[in-house]
Amino acid sequence: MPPETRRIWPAPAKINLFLHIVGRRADGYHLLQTVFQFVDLCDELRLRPRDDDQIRLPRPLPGVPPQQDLCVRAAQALRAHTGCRLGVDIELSKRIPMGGGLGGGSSDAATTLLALNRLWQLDLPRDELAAIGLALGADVPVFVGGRAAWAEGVGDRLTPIELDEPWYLIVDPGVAVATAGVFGHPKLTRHTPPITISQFRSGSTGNDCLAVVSALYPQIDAAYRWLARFGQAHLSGTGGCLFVRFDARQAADVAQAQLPAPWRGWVVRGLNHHPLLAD
Ligand SMILES: C[C@@](CO)(OP(=O)(O)O)[C@H](O)COP(=O)(O)OP(=O)(O)OC[C@H]1O[C@@H](n2ccc(N)nc2=O)[C@H](O)[C@@H]1O
Ligand SMILES: Nc1ncnc2c1ncn2[C@@H]1O[C@H](COP(=O)(O)OP(=O)(O)O)[C@@H](O)[C@H]1O
Repeated sequence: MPPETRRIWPAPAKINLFLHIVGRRADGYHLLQTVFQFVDLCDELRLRPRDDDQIRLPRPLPGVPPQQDLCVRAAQALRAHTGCRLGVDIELSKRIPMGGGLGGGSSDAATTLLALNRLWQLDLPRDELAAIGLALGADVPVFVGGRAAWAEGVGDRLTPIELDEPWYLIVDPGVAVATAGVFGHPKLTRHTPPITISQFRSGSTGNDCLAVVSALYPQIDAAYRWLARFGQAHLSGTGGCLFVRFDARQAADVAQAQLPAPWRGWVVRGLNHHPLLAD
């Protein structure tokens, strides 16, 4: 058996270092400005190609029927795009909290596309894989592209960016945020003036979803206040995960040790490159 079929394919989480809503498209989707950075909290995929046309996920995630799983949908989309007749057994070890604004589902989809492109010997360029991924979710292209990025549009217009790679404490208050409910909320800030990359670098940024999310979910508000003791706290995406940056790992570990139950926390490293970028 070739070694690639036994390999563990990582799917890292992302955080949004800031998120501004700068307008709305005619179809109701919101136009964003954001910066995506990867972190070393990863789901793990094992993918074994099959000679038949079956795409299988023998151990589905709780609450996610296999046909809705983003790995399965990514494999199906890739097969539909290329006409490939092979199948795959997918084993997914989930570490990234679901529905927390860390992009785990999108990352799983991106890793599936990148890995199957190799295992099925399709040889598609990354930008073609990113276009297939965009139909599955707005965050898939940044994971396929593999570089931390300044993003505009619905998060699909990407400009690679080099950032510090500090430590972060990510906190999951354990609340699944309904993204559609946040974007549909009448009190959402929708018209923040666009900024430039250099304005982002000088720090004049926040997350326009925070006020609505804090009002809708008191647990997220409480976790935000707790985290703000250690530095500037941020909401990732539409939440509910929050994070704060640390220059030294030890300080992040000290903060994590004080995390009140039942919140969960991870000390992670910011990454400008996806672990599969060099592949
Ligand atoms: C805003 C981000 C930033 O990373 O949030 P997180 O999902 O990471 O929290 C993402 O781009 C989220 O993109 P995506 O994951 O594709 O959004 P979905 O859950 O499919 O969106 C659910 C619903 O929210 C609304 N929606 C979503 C994205 C957007 N730019 N404008 C919107 O108005 C739409 O009504 C959509 O049907
Ligand atoms: N492989 C997957 N991992 C996580 N969620 C998935 C997956 N496939 C489908 N989903 C669905 O996508 C939703 C959002 O997932 P996720 O990417 O974890 O959150 P977010 O979009 O908030 O970053 C989940 O609540 C789940 O219903």
